[in-house]
Amino acid sequence: MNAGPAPGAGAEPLLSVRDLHVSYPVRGFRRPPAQVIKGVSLDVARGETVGLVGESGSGKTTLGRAVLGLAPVSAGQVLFEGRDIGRLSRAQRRSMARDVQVVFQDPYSSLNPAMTIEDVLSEPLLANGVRTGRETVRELLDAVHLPADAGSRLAREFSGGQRQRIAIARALALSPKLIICDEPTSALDLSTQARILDLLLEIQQRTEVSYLFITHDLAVVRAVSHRIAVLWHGELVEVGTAAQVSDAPHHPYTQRLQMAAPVADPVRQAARRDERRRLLQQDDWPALDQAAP
Ligand SMILES: Nc1ncnc2c1ncn2[C@@H]1O[C@H](COP(=O)(O)OP(=O)(O)OP(=O)(O)O)[C@@H](O)[C@H]1O
Repeated sequence: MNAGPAPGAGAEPLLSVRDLHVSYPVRGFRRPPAQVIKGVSLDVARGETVGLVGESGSGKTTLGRAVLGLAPVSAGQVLFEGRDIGRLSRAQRRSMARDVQVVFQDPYSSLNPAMTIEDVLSEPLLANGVRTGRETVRELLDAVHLPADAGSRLAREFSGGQRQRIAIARALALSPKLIICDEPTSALDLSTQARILDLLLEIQQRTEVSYLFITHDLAVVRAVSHRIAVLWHGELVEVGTAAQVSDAPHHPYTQRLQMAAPVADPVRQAARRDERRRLLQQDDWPALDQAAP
């Protein structure tokens, strides 16, 4: 499984994050705001998957929310198709809300368990004034390899993997240009995870949708991304092709992420444990950790 050839370079990126800063206010008298994203610049081309990887709290979800216009941006810009999303007219904002969709981690809380799948899939269409019917629902179910009769059943009747397929179908309903996938496979077992990643790749080949794929798991982003960006304490410390970042990372933090990723082969796992020990004994580790705010 891999993301296939990288989309052509040179064209205007679909998404361009430029020197972005996001700060959250902190409770307490005269306490300075917490800077969560610090000067991040990142492009996503049409048809490209950029994996955004980092440990819990590194700011991945906040960056995804900033792309949706939902985070308190203190400086910098998010450009979608060349337009600054902070300066969109109401009509442009509505159009962007159709073009950028999200698939969340937890397929149990992201779908209303008491709604029929037909209603789940029709909801975004109706909210955007798009006519819908049984045929549209059937096509969406088909796109995620669920049977047509799933439409009349309730969301609670489906397994985690099936619910994530439904969530993907819902994201596809408005034919988006970009899907932000926020840990979409983290709640699933390994074989279901692989099938969902395959499905996302297949959809991309068919529709040329772009993905910003957020995860803490380097092996998962390696499988689906053209490029990987590594976020550490709100800063991008490494951006490169999926193969370069996951197989030959430059930054010590990425090396640490790579060493933490489990591998199936016990011999490789033991070699990795030794390498991790060696890295942890290096002098620059304390410096790296102290550099964090
Ligand atoms: N609404 C908020 N108000 C204040 N602080 C926030 C808010 N949302 C996130 N943060 C803080 O911003 C930092 C980054 O959080 P974020 O959820 O973006 O990280 P993450 O890398 O996605 O983590 P995880 O993988 O655990 O979801 C954390 O320290 C978090 O506490």
